[in-house]
Amino acid sequence: MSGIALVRKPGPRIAEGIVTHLQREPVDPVKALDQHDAYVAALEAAGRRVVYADPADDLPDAPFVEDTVVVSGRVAVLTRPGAAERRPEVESVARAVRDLGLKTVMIARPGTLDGGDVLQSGPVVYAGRSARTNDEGIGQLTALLPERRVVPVNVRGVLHLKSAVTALPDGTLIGDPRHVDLPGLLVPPEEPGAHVVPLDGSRVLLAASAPRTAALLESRGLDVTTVDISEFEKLEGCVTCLSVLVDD
Ligand SMILES: CN(C)C(=N)NCCC[C@H](N)C(=O)O
Repeated sequence: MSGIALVRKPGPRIAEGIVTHLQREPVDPVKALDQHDAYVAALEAAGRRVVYADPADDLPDAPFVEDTVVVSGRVAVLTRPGAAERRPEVESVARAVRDLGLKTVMIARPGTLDGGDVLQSGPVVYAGRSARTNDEGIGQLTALLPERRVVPVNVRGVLHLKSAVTALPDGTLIGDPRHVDLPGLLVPPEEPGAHVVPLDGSRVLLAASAPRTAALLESRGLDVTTVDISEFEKLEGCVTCLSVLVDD
């Protein structure tokens, strides 16, 4: 599959990233950089052209680019992250997506929306109501994407909707019913197994911390690539958070 993956390298202050539901643990910035390189290599191996947003070394959570923009076709919805300290990340991502030729629109005050709360699956866009994303943000997203069906989903006990549920290439939702009310979830055998990046119709990217889920998905005929993202997981990140996929 062709297409682009927008990413941003972690900076030296990554260890200062926000932690909400986990106990803070030391994060090694050098290891994070190596893990990020391996993550990028996996995307490239899957045929993606990788584009880097400008470094934002003063903003510890900046490698979690997913939260700053939602791409639907050729439209990029620039978000207004729920955590005020993450809002300065958006400007450089806006430049990057404009350079890719996407049309930009934006979530405006008093709306808040994190891309990690937006799960796209076919015609449906699930939008998580979370501590980061409010009803006003979801309402604005609905108005900005008139051709999509935006479905609000309550999120409990985790940071983002995509902390709890993602979609396999065939549209099956994989996730933890304790955190979201969505029917027909495939429940992964371990928590990080809920985070899947679909690379194409038969390949997915998964964290190395979910080996039993990798086996489950392989038994369903999927080709699974795993990457160790332990340093990002300590900051409540997952495989989806580190890139924004743009199809051309
Ligand atoms: C799906 N997920 C979890 C994301 N898209 N983003 C994770 C952001 C983590 C960051 N420390 C924060 O607290 O903002």
